[in-house]
Amino acid sequence: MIAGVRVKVCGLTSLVDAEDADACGVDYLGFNLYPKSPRFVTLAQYAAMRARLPDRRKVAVCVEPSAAELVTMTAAGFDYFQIHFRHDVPVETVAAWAKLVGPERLWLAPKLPPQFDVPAALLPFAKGWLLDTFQVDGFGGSGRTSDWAKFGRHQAAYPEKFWMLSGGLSPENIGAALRATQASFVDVNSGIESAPGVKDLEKLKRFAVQLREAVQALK
Ligand SMILES: O=C(O)c1ccccc1NCC(=O)[C@H](O)[C@H](O)COP(=O)(O)O
Repeated sequence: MIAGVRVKVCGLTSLVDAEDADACGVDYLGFNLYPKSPRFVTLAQYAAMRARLPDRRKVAVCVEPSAAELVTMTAAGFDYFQIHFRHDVPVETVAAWAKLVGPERLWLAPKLPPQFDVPAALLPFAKGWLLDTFQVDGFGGSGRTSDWAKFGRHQAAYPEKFWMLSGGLSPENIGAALRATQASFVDVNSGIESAPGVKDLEKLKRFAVQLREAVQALK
């Protein structure tokens, strides 16, 4: 944790970036298994790194996986499974993901158009919920901030879940984001990169400093 806030760095593609994240106190290391992402790593690439990765929780990030794909991911040694999906996928599909990995290890990231909230019927299927920026043509890594008011509403309404604030977070806005949402779990990605999939240690350090200062000021 950094100043009591859980942090996930997403889109890691190298050991050195994972080690930097670890050294900064990041809790969760996210690896993107979605082939269309510029941060895509194959399961073979992940397997080659696995034994030398820091002792932090590993998160498989994917988009609407088939049952077979999810089973393959579970065999690769991830702790959590972050699934991005269109908000109107059939409930049976979400139930099948939950059955395969278990609600405790499932983080759902619904792609919510502005006027939609997380469907209440889906809540029992996952302990973790990642609210990211809505994009018509994509699922994540937009670099644009999300709807912080919507995040705050969900976090207040369902405190028994983990709510992860995601979308466009950076050293420049993490303070404002924490003041606006009181998030206790944040996800950072392109805001600490020098290029897609390449993390920038100086940006990550500044992110941690700004996060610490914001938490201190909120006390
Ligand atoms: O990062 C991607 O390229 C991506 C692509 C497709 C699905 C998910 C993806 N990332 C998942 C994450 O958890 C990101 O951290 C999240 O979308 C926020 O990204 P950013 O706006 O760059 O901070």
